[in-house]
Amino acid sequence: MGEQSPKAYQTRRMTFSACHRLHSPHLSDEENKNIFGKCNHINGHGHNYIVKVTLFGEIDPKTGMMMNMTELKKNMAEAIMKPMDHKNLDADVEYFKTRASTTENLTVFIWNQMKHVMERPELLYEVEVYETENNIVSYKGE
Ligand SMILES: Nc1nc2c(c(=O)[nH]1)N=C([C@H](O)[C@H](O)COP(=O)(O)OP(=O)(O)OP(=O)(O)O)CN2
Ligand SMILES: [Zn+2]
Repeated sequence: MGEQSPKAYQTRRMTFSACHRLHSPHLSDEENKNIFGKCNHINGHGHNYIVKVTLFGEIDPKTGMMMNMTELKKNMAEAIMKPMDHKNLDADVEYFKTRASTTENLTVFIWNQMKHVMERPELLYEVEVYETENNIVSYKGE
């Protein structure tokens, strides 16, 4: 039986800018105000989001790669930059018309987008989103 290739984690980081307002269509205006406070302000506010996408899998013994980083960059541009960079998340992204644009929901949205564009979606291990340098959410598809 042949030897199993070593497994590794591979991460690519990118940033995008977007504006949003925390507001849930499932809550009344008063509930939204009480729960989200300043982040519910009608004028919204912006973030320079940092996203880290991590893959986990075998290193191909012939290429020395799990996945070409250049390909991963293209996938992330398609899945993340295209729908969200310099956009109003609540108005421009269909997904956030029915749910609040929290970092939690953003992480799940990015996970789903990546699964859709990747040639080998089984490699996707984790998506991390930094809304600010202090507010970070990660998701592993659970
Ligand atoms: N569970 C969550 N809580 C909050 C979220 C979220 O996505 N998930 N988001 C926000 C706001 O969008 C807000 O922009 C962040 O607010 P805040 O923590 O007050 O951050 P600051 O702008 O003060 O910047 P820091 O550098 O993080 O202090 C609120 N809550
Ligand atoms: Zn915010």
